[in-house]
Amino acid sequence: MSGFIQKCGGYVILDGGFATELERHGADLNDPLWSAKCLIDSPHLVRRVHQDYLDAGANIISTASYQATIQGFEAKGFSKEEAEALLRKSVEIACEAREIYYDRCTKDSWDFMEGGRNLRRPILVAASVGSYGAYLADGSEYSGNYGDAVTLDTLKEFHRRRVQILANSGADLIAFETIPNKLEAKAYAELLEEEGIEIPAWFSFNSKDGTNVVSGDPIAECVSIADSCKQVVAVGINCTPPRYIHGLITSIRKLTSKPVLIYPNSGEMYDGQTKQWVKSSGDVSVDEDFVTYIGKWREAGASLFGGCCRTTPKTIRGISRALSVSDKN
Ligand SMILES: C[S+](C)CC[C@H](N)C(=O)O
Ligand SMILES: N[C@@H](CCS)C(=O)O
Ligand SMILES: [Zn+2]
Repeated sequence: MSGFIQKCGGYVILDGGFATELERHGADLNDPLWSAKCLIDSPHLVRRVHQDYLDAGANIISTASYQATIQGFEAKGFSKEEAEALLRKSVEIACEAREIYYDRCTKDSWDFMEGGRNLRRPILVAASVGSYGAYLADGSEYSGNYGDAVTLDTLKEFHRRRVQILANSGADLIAFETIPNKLEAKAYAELLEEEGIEIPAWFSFNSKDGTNVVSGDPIAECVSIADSCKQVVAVGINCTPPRYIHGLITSIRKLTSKPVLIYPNSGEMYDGQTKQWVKSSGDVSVDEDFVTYIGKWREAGASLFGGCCRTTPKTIRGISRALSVSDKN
């Protein structure tokens, strides 16, 4: 990852809310599969959203597989083989979007010159893996409370085949995201090891207090699992209110020398019952214009920057601009 960061000019731009942008294009995600539903009924929108984020300047785009699981597709009546094909399709669509983008850059290079940075810039495809809580489709990736019946083995068996498929799908890396507790981080680390997964991965946790991950497990214990796993090439925080990001970067930097990634959400809270985002009561001043904090977050030691739920290509353009300004200062 350090080589890739260098190739990108010292920092990497991620994409923004994937599902958010699908909804902006008219997708209805009120479904247990959430954004993964579009792999079945509107793959053209999935490709479109990837293109929107590439146009906004992303160096890494993440696939529509956050809530795509074999178990979830089977519950919809798909066979195991069809479910596996849908997982692969999430990566194929992102790779296609990258190809289309590169073709357009080559044909129309003049329009795509923006300080030289946009022209044939390095782009990776990250296969998104959402947590077990995402599959439950009740917002429990924001509590990390799976109950005592869910053990390390339950989680490993739940994710095993999906991780194998995504690792061999042509993706450049696996993005384990919105990891709500230590148990799931451990399950992922053991799976990467046991399955001999050859592509790199990042581990990204979510927090609602700036000190612990959402389950209450200390961030230090979670980062330490990521730090000891050799396949993990970056560690960070996503889908977390912007107001907690600065402190979390500082803490993570003390715990690992791996690159730190951050892609906060808008600061709103997700209500898993109504499937709606609601305004939060915290310090909204940081949340509302988080792009203005990007330079500070870079100074604090983060090197990969993007947005999560309720952020859009406009956010990513803002991040890109803020980083190029911080570069000149
Ligand atoms: C990242 S959350 C907003 C994804 C949706 C959630 N797992 C649900 O199905 O309600
Ligand atoms: N990357 C996910 C959200 C993670 S919380 C998506 O937007 O599909
Ligand atoms: Zn999110």
